[in-house]
Amino acid sequence: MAIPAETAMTISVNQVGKRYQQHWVFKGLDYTFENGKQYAILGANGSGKSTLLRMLAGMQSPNKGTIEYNINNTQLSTEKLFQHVSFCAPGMDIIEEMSLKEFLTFHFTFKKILNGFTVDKIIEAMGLQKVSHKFIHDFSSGMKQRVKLAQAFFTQTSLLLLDEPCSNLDLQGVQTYQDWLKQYSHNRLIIIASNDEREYEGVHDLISMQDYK
Ligand SMILES: Nc1ncnc2c1ncn2[C@@H]1O[C@H](COP(=O)(O)OP(=O)(O)OP(=O)(O)O)[C@@H](O)[C@H]1O
Repeated sequence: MAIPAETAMTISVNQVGKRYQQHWVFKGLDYTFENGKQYAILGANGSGKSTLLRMLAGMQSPNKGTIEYNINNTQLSTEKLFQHVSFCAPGMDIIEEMSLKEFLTFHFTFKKILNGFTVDKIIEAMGLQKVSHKFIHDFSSGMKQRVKLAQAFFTQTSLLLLDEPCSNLDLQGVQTYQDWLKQYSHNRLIIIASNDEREYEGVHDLISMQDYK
């Protein structure tokens, strides 16, 4: 159930800065994210955690500096990054006009399912077997969050980017998230943007956005 070692991802962030209009959100960020490790990006509201995560996902560009992706020591272009990244964030939409089973089946027609899993096994891991044929738009916000997390964790990608992963989750949902973080992190680079300790318990390195003002 692990990510193959040959897809090991490393990210080098070199003197990166981001501004909106004239306001620099952060600057001078130098960091190397290594395969197989977990990182948490911490900071006050508005400090730029989500912005940094979107940049690492290739969804936004830095105004200063560069971000380089390496797979197995070969540089990866941002165009090819998509197939290696799973991204889960509060503002991210999922297709709600599908049942849970239809949605996951559709998703895995264009992204590879994690080794050892099937759509039914994922639904079981989420604890949502009873609602697998219900439309996602009828799910509670916590159930939708489980769907987003499952979509990220159970896709065979080397880079997992999680923004506020426990949003809307109840205690059992938080426990499930923490279990997945332990179980499905092997050979993966995981970066979590968070203000909630439960989301980053036991991660290797903490990055404070306050250091890059
Ligand atoms: N598209 C945008 N246009 C202009 N300003 C933006 C845009 N997106 C974010 N910002 C600003 O950039 C700053 C950082 O926002 P960001 O959402 O990255 O912070 P955050 O640390 O994730 O905050 P929170 O903890 O509240 O989620 C904020 O001041 C925000 O208003």
